[in-house]
Amino acid sequence: MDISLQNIEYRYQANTPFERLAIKDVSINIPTGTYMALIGHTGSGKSTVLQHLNALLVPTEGTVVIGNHEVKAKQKNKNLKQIRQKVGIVFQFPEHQLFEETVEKDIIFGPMNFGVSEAEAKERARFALQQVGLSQEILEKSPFDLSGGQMRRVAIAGVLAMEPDCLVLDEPTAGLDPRGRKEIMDMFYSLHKERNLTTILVTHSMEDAAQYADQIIIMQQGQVVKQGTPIEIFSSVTELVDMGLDVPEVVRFQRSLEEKLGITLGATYLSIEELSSAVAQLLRGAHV
Ligand SMILES: Nc1ncnc2c1ncn2[C@@H]1O[C@H](COP(=O)(O)OP(=O)(O)OP(=O)(O)O)[C@@H](O)[C@H]1O
Repeated sequence: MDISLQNIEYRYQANTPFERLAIKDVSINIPTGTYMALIGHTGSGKSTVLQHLNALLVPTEGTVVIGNHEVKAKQKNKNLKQIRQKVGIVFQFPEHQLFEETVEKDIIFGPMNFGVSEAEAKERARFALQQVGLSQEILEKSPFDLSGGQMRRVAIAGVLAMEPDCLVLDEPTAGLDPRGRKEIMDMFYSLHKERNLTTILVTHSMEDAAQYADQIIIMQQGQVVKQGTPIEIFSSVTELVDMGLDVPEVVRFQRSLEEKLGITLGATYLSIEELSSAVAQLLRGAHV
């Protein structure tokens, strides 16, 4: 399911004294199967863009196309429910939204609310639990008796049980330790690969953007200022630093090494393995 944002603008509390222009003239194309990372400073408009991807916000100017559905500014838009079913959002700290007595009830709540039968919703709950790496044994447990990491996975299972075509992730690893972060990010990456699931990740982690995304968009003051592959984006270190953004550790290490050795490696490497191979090759060459 392709998604495109066409020249959208969004004003919070429009036509009131508190009106605030949050994003302007934003155009983004997200073809089916893309893994896109949205990065940018706090307040640059990432969350506002994200909420247009499943019509939680309707633009005050422009058009959002989500599969066969169009959401246009200043019009009565129908079918918003269908859109919300197709695009699942995992918000920050999704476990805060758990509320049912049992894990099963929590996971089936969304699908049943959208008209799926109880029997099918229960089937979906079992499959979704498996996808997030949890055992079926917890179905009858209270979500509040689980560990923080398990609670987060249950909340994610609730989104997956809606069988979305597109998954939008808003800082999905916030508050987790490094191991928990990697496990969750690897899990989303497997879902993306196995099911060709379009994935949009809003993150402050340049490491995650570099490692998982195939396209990165940089937002600044409510506008898209740059789009490219991770290599294209992270090759312009000075530009990123000028925007107040970080670069992955491995890129920082490469630049520092090049500076100290007075060399240029000719390409940007986003993994330690690739960088060490390039340096090893260079050193071997120097010894011939
Ligand atoms: N509910 C709201 N009412 C009024 N203004 C808002 C509201 N939500 C966001 N804004 C403003 O819109 C602009 C964009 O905010 P947004 O939350 O989209 O940025 P962000 O890049 O997601 O930030 P963060 O990284 O902190 O989540 C900011 O100036 C913000 O103050």
